[in-house]
Amino acid sequence: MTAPLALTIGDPAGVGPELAAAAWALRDSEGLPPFFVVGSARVVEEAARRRGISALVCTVKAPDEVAECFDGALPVLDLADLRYTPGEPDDAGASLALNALATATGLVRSGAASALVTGPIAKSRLARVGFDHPGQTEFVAQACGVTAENAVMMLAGPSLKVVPITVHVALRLVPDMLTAELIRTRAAITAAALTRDYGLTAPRLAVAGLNPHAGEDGRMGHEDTQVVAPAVALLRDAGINAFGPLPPDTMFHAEARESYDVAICMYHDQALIPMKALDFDAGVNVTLGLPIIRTSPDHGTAFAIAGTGKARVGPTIAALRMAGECAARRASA
Ligand SMILES: NC(=O)C1=CN([C@@H]2O[C@H](COP(=O)(O)OP(=O)(O)OC[C@H]3O[C@@H](n4cnc5c(N)ncnc54)[C@H](O)[C@@H]3O)[C@@H](O)[C@H]2O)C=CC1
Ligand SMILES: NCC(=O)COP(=O)(O)O
Repeated sequence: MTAPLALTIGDPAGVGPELAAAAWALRDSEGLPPFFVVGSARVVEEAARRRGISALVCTVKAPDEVAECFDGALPVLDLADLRYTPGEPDDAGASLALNALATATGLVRSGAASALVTGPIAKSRLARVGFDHPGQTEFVAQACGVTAENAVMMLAGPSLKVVPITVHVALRLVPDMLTAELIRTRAAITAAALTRDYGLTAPRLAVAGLNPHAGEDGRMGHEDTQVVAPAVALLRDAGINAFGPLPPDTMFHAEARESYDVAICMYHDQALIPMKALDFDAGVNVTLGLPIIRTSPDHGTAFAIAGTGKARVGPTIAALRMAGECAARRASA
């Protein structure tokens, strides 16, 4: 029997707990594989009740108990008996989020769970309790023995897949961080993962320029000719179907998107703005280049709407579904 997916609760004051319950309530109509929440049974129960979901919670001690109860109740690996106060993050909640992330990562690494789906955390809140990574991506990478450089963030929705080459760094640092080798490395990991986990035999990579009009022959910056173009050449030499640098403003319209499978972007917002504009309600953040599968909904903690019932469950469902599909593909390879 396939091992279940491990879904971390994220920050308990955010929308993670209620979306876990909402996804479970739609398990049959959405055809979701069995999953369990790593977090707090009390928080999940209260979040479900507040959202009007009659979800029963069953506490499990280990993933092999999940199959028994998933049909009738939402399985939770209970790490803490916390009070549930939506929209009011505190250090105890941040500690639970961190503990849940570490525990779930360990369970997936051991094979007890088939894939990791992380609920949203607030990076600044976790930093207060000792989290010293830019995000969950780098935490999971380190736990898997993969360097941060080789753990690649991809945001995937029905309309668009994007990879930001630089991620959680100040915009003013981006030009100095970009090297042909960094672009080549991350784009090559992307191409390999699209083949291994998504079944694309020869993925097409559209590589964005950094500057307006991809530099306009050096009149608007030299990074496009001196850094991005050499990276594309290296990728092509390696047999990868990459092309660019493309002017970033004209590569995301509907017809342009038909010409590629993934857009390789130079910085966080160049990638995430078009993706979230098109696919916010079904977007998945996935980490490529790991020995395990890790996905996450594309949104954050949304503290302002936690507990109000306004948070939409689409991205959580998409993240669970994608994790299940990628795990199944690896298992059958
Ligand atoms: N995967 C993760 O762990 C992520 C965590 N974050 C963290 O989340 C915190 C808040 O970040 P923001 O930039 O405010 O992003 P956010 O995604 O939490 O919220 C942005 C806007 O989208 C709305 N929204 C978010 N999720 C929604 C949903 N499921 N349904 C309906 N509306 C939704 C929010 O109400 C808000 O108006 C930050 O601390 C950030 O670090 C942000 C992105 C991803
Ligand atoms: N903007 C994406 C984001 O914040 C998620 O980062 P991570 O925690 O998945 O590394």
